[in-house]
Amino acid sequence: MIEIKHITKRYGDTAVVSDVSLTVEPHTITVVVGTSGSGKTTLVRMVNRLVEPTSGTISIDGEDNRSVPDFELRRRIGYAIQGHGLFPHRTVAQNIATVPTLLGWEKARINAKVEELLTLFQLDPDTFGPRYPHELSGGQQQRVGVARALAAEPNVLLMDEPFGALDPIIRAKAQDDLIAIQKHFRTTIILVTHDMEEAFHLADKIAVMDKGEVVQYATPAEMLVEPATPFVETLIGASERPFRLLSIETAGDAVEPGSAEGTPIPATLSQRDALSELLWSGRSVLPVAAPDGAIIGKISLEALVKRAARPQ
Ligand SMILES: Nc1ncnc2c1ncn2[C@@H]1O[C@H](COP(=O)(O)OP(=O)(O)OP(=O)(O)O)[C@@H](O)[C@H]1O
Repeated sequence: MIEIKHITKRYGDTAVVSDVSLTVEPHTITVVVGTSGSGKTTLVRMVNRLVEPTSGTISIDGEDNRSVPDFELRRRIGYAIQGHGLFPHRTVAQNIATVPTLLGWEKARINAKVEELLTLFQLDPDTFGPRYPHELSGGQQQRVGVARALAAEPNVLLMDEPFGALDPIIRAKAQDDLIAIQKHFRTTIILVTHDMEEAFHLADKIAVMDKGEVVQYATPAEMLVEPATPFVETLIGASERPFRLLSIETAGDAVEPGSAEGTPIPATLSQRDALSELLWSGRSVLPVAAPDGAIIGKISLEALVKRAARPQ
């Protein structure tokens, strides 16, 4: 659990983060959104003390984050940023091994961890481990950046626009990888993004920042039903509300018993994307497939239309 209490950061007379308090529950994804310059990066960097707060406290699992030296804190907390920040003269395997090596892990344990993470991110360890970052595509580099952040098995992972530079298809894939990885390691994640679609897809809770303040901290569904301020409403986009609601859950959550004709929809697809597939296929119902390919039921246009309506 991360408890942020009355945290403020001033540069001169300007408070760029102003009296922010919020609690991030363990094993959840909290997404921080807001306009450019609203203080998102500054807030997240105060968690791993890349920025020192002017006042207030942050504790992680009950421990004040100033009670350990900052370098040690940063070895414990994963940090992934836009543009990955990989070391260019180290191989992919060496990059991922950075923090475990600093922590003095045994070689066999490090190698096993590198292999596990590369496999998890669908990068063949024998092919990609010995390569240098410039020998990878942007999307692959990004995955290695996240793998490196996870290498020392941190309880907490901070991500600042991690997928900002990726094209939409790779970005969607990276988001799904992140959800799978979060479930696997049960990491507590705070992620900064500009992209509301990404926020609704990933978040257990969303924190909206405006001019240094958190103006709403709520679940995506709560935020859709009751935006706290006109700013939040604008950020969500009124015409997007039904679609945002559908992006929160997966096709698997809307599966009904029975069979249907047509190309199966993966159960992990968001309901928004499932709706799009249904519309595009011209069908009112399609089969739904589990990750192993087995058909687990069907999904209908009618059910999705009901789910897209304003919650009562
Ligand atoms: N070291 C610094 N000295 C002075 N001002 C700073 C410093 N770092 C950040 N700021 C200011 O603090 C404000 C918040 O910056 P921050 O990077 O946290 O915003 P952000 O919401 O992450 O923005 P973006 O979405 O554009 O990345 C900005 O106005 C920025 O100019």
